[in-house]
Amino acid sequence: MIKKLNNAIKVTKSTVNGMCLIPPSKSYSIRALFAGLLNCDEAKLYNISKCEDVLATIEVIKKLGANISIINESEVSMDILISGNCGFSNFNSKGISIINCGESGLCARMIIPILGLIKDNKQIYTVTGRGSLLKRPFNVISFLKDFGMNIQLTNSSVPVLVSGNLKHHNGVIDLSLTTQVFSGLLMALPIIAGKSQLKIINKTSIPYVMATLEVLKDSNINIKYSNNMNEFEIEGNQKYSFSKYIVENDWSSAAFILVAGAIAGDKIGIYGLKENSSQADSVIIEILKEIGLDVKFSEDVIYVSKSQDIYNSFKFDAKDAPDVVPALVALATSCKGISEITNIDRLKYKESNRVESLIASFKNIGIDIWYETKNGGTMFIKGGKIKGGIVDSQNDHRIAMSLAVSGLVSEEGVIINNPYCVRKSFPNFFDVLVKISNNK
Ligand SMILES: O=C(O)C1=C[C@@H](OP(=O)(O)O)[C@@H](O)[C@H](O)C1
Ligand SMILES: C=C(OP(=O)(O)O)C(=O)O
Repeated sequence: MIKKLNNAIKVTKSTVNGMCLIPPSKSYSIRALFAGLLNCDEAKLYNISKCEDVLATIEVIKKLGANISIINESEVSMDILISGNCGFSNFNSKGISIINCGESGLCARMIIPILGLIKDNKQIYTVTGRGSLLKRPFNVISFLKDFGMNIQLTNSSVPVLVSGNLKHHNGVIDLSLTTQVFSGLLMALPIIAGKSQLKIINKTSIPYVMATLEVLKDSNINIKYSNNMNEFEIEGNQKYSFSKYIVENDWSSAAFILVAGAIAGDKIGIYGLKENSSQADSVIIEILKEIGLDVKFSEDVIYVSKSQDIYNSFKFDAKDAPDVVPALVALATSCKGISEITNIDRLKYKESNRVESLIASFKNIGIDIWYETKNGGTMFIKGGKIKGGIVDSQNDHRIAMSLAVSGLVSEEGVIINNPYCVRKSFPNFFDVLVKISNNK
């Protein structure tokens, strides 16, 4: 049962079953909106998420000259008509100084190179946000100085003062901490004059780079890259030109519901997910199958049925899919023996330090979980009974969802304080959980 308390949610032992719909991908929504901003044509963007990060991005692009009207909307998604500024070709930046990205790391890190397209290079833009964003590392944007931009950070984070014009450049880009700035750069460089040749080192989160390339291709922007994704060649003077984009539903959100189905389900069906999606977190399907779950796609629905009480443990490398880790930790508690998740050190720089948040909160509810520094940081989770207890979301949507799902198989219930941070990516998460859960 899911009980709403005062700024807390209590999740007690329940079986989940039935059908549900997952919101659109926030990663693809944000990319589609930035493409819409730079577009030279009017476009319809279908299935844009209404999560907080996307709403913050919409405010940012409106400020930068995008005209947006809503054609259709549901509780969690909307179709919009957008006319952009055609690469800031006739844009008047007068009076614009603050760019507020809310809590979205993606919006803030992508918009910074895009701001370098604005012709008035005397203007200084302050890219800022709130909450968790104020603690995220922004020294990862310093390399943009090589591309002609001036960057001034506050204590290595936002607010960031940005000025100068983006220039083409040949150089090496280190992706060890994040790919988000590189995604923004890939969207901005095709517009300016001149060719850029970039070498990538320490590759991580590569499916997210692929997502950017996918949106660029659909916007008629041409970027050449080597098969191993080590080298990129970006010709300048290109124009965004597209009239329609449809955003996929979100595998990152679906991961939590699929795990709920795996550990507490009779049978769960989720509508509208793309089967062979390039979204990083669609990898959850491989893991569910590997540990012994019955997973089936039929027409537009993915079904997961609980096939046994305890599954095989698993090993997962989080290098390319960092966001799925909180859902996997909840899953690992129902696996026999010890599951291992490697390359988790980058999770320290998300909405919370997810390594610390996951270890502290899962320990709190009775799980044996620990960390070792080897292999880019490894988390070990020993499957076992979840006792329950009171935990805090740490203002991190994925921590809140992971703990809520764990409550479904807890002996005494899990109370999550500050649960509504789920709005960052999955605004109706608790409504979906209520819909699919039955009191045992
Ligand atoms: O590009 C994107 O849409 C994202 C990239 C990933 O970040 P990193 O590139 O920092 O790993 C991911 O964690 C984030 O939630 C979304
Ligand atoms: C890290 C995340 O997002 P962002 O970096 O865009 O804030 C996330 O959604 O888990």
